[in-house]
Amino acid sequence: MNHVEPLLRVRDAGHRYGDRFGCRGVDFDLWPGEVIAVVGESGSGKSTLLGTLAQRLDLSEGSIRYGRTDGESVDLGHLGESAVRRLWRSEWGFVHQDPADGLRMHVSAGGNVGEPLMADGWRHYGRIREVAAHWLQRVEIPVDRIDDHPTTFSGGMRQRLQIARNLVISPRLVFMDEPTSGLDVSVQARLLDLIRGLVSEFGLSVVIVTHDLAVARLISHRTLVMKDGRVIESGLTDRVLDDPHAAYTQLLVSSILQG
Ligand SMILES: Nc1ncnc2c1ncn2[C@@H]1O[C@H](COP(=O)(O)OP(=O)(O)OP(=O)(O)O)[C@@H](O)[C@H]1O
Repeated sequence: MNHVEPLLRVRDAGHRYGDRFGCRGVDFDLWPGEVIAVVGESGSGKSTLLGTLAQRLDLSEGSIRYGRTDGESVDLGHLGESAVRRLWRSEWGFVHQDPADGLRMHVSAGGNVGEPLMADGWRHYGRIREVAAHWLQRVEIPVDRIDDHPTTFSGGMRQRLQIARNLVISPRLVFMDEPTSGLDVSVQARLLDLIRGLVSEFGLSVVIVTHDLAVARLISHRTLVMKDGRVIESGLTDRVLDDPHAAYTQLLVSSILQG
């Protein structure tokens, strides 16, 4: 019998800024193909948690284990830099809120998508360009824009390009930090649809930070609600949003804390 292991096993995880914790005591498992949303008002610790999971911030306490493709479970708190870089090259993606943080703005769209392949050892230029063109199509960017720089793209196109740059290496785990905020509502809806389709097609595991409960509702299976750096409620997204147990989640759902 196949024994399925979680992709991430997070136990009592915390990150400290100086003498204050940005997030603390976080426990959850992320299973293959699962999308977890992290919600909460501004300052509740969402970005700190995401940064800690993604190894951008030190783990000050607790443990985070990751089940690699090769079947080995590694302790992210003690993984060397080169092993982490390897994960970014072949297993992980990170979609930033601001596409400029995840793209090279003065490299062509095709170059932006091809670069991660080259970093992963691809050498055949024609093949790389072909795959890049394929990915532009997948994210609904006209292929005749392949040689244009993202500086000439709209906000929505830039975000879709950032997604292509992340997905081209077929990651298993993608971190997303408010990927749809800052865009017009209609652009947001289209982008969310696209993300949702790609996530389910590729069976991606995702941790997505959002302050927008509609985003959590639309794409996540489970939701973690954060307040003051702690997860104060978690469960299936529909349950958390339709029948919130914590008083804070009830306020959040009734929009009083949003905006
Ligand atoms: N670089 C930093 N140095 C010190 N404290 C920080 C730093 N970044 C965040 N914090 C603090 O950690 C706590 C959690 O912040 P965090 O940015 O993770 O919240 P958030 O929920 O992501 O908020 P937002 O939605 O506004 O991004 C807050 O009290 C914040 O002031």
